[in-house]
Amino acid sequence: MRVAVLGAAGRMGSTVCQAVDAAADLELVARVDVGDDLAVVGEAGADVAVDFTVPSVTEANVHTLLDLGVHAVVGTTGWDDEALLRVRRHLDRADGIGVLVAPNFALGAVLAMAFAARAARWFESVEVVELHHPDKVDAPSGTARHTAEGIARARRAAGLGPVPDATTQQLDGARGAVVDGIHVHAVRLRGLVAHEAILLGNPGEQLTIRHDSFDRTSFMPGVLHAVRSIGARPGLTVGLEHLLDLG
Ligand SMILES: NC(=O)C1=CN([C@@H]2O[C@H](COP(=O)(O)OP(=O)(O)OC[C@H]3O[C@@H](n4cnc5c(N)ncnc54)[C@H](OP(=O)(O)O)[C@@H]3O)[C@@H](O)[C@H]2O)C=CC1
Ligand SMILES: O=C(O)C1=N[C@H](C(=O)O)C[C@H](O)C1
Repeated sequence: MRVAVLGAAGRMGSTVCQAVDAAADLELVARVDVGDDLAVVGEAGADVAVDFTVPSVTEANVHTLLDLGVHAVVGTTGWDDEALLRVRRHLDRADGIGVLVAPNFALGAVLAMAFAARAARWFESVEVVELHHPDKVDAPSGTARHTAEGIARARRAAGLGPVPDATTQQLDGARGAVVDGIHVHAVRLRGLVAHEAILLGNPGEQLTIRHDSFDRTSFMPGVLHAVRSIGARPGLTVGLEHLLDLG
């Protein structure tokens, strides 16, 4: 399988290049970074392209890959419903091509999100805290958004109302961002890589579900699994959980 990497000079892209290089069944055929023409992906005969670029360019990259007939595995964050819908529409005209957009490829993070959604219906309160390195450009993290959306879906399905919160006076931002009714807090700290804690509260008890990525190698098994699987999954898939039988 021939693989191109977009954002190849970045923290994630360079780690993906090493992982693809080390995999006997994969061949790294193009490293693309800022200023390079995406046409090289087609010229190199890539079957799959992996995108770890920046939120402002990732959607345009995916449309170009679809025009080139190349499957896409996207780890870049910053996607909203409108952008996903545009890709879905483009895919209707791109027969047999698969696109995966996944906010987190670490297997433990995907499991933490699944566990949180499973637990959500049994708790009155829930908040999400994500903690990252200070070079990250977006907040809250894509993982925290996806986590909150999964929890909100589970609470709605169980007929739960809003989380309790008596706050009427606050400094702007003190209660974090609100994603689908769930409060999400973002910490940026030198020394961190990527971490998330989901706090679930009931009278007299708390359940904390926590995941820590200490190194970017944590994302590689998920990325390689997606690269190997995406060709058999035409259309748009959002979240690695669907490729792990957890969705
Ligand atoms: N899904 C997951 O499991 C994970 C997702 N991420 C996400 O991946 C993204 C990248 O993270 P990270 O590697 O830390 O970021 P980096 O800033 O280290 O890497 C991004 C790279 O993309 C390059 N780039 C910018 N524009 C383009 C373009 N048009 N075409 C090709 N390359 C371009 C950047 O170049 P330059 O610096 O010169 O602008 C840089 O080399 C973020 O959105 C992050 O949230 C991160 C970790 C895990
Ligand atoms: O920027 C990062 O580093 C990460 N970004 C992703 C996100 O926004 O969720 C995944 C992981 O948390 C690392």
